[in-house]
Amino acid sequence: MEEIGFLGMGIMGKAMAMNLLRNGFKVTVWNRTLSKCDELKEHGASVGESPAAVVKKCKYTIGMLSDPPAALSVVFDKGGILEEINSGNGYIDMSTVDAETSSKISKAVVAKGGSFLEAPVSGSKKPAEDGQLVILAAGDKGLYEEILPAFDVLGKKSFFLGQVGNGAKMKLVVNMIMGSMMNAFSEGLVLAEKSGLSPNTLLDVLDLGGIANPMFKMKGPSMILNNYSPAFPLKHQQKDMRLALALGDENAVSMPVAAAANEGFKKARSKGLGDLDFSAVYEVFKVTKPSP
Ligand SMILES: NC(=O)C1=CN([C@@H]2O[C@H](COP(=O)(O)OP(=O)(O)OC[C@H]3O[C@@H](n4cnc5c(N)ncnc54)[C@H](OP(=O)(O)O)[C@@H]3O)[C@@H](O)[C@H]2O)C=CC1
Ligand SMILES: O=CC(=O)O
Repeated sequence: MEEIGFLGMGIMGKAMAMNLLRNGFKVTVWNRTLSKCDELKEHGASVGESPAAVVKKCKYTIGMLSDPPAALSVVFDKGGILEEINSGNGYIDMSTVDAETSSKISKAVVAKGGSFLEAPVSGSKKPAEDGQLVILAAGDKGLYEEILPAFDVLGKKSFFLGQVGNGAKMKLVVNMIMGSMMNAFSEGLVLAEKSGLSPNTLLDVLDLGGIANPMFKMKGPSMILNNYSPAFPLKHQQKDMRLALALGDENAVSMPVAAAANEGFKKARSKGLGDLDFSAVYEVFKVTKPSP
């Protein structure tokens, strides 16, 4: 397959680009903080000096950026991909953003003759390392088919969801549910402990019942040990709750559970926990008010 460009060497981008390299793809990487490209370079990647330089070199470029401002910046700012994208190029944005951001990028890329696909992913650092992501693509069907060999390496399943915006919306719905579950799980762990039960036994009980799930199984043991080494940074989960709530506003969907979960993540951010794993929201529930 043609060389692939990759913008954004954060937790996810680095794991995904590394995976492409391991599977024989030629990859050119770029990151705002350039030093984060060093490890990829050691594993055979080339390094581009700007998003525009990457697009000029590569037929296909993938973006994996933190949030809407970051996703817009690599496209529209000086040195951004719009400076070089043309009818020979495809841009695939795999960041989690809202449908409006994605549509804005799509329109600009298409106006320059390029093709665009949004393809946010479900699955965290480990699935990214193992090529086990779930890819939620929407936009240009032709580009989707051309990039499938790379998606087959990055993920265990790809969905094509139709027009631009549908991938972004699906991802926000999924993460809204995940964030609400993490809040409920944290409350449950605290309730077990404060009422004299063993949190470890609670994990065993949960794992054998109808609400067993990989997230409780993976995050529970480290939460009990207060280990919040970031796989999915809490600030990004709160961004997803915020964007999902805005989607609820647009569609007049009442979302009291998600709104309460968003407050939990906001409180965690206000306590300086934004760069830790999203499971650190547990710390917010542990704090009890002093008795009067
Ligand atoms: N971690 C996870 O488990 C998952 C994350 N996601 C989503 O994937 C995306 C990336 O997440 P993740 O890798 O964890 O995040 P990180 O915070 O680890 O990485 C964010 C990346 O965005 C870059 N960036 C931030 N702001 C700008 C900007 N203004 N201009 C250019 N680049 C910028 C960072 O560059 P720099 O190094 O210079 O700061 C970095 O490369 C997010 O949208 C997240 O919601 C989706 C599924 C799972
Ligand atoms: O967006 C995060 C994830 O785990 O999926």
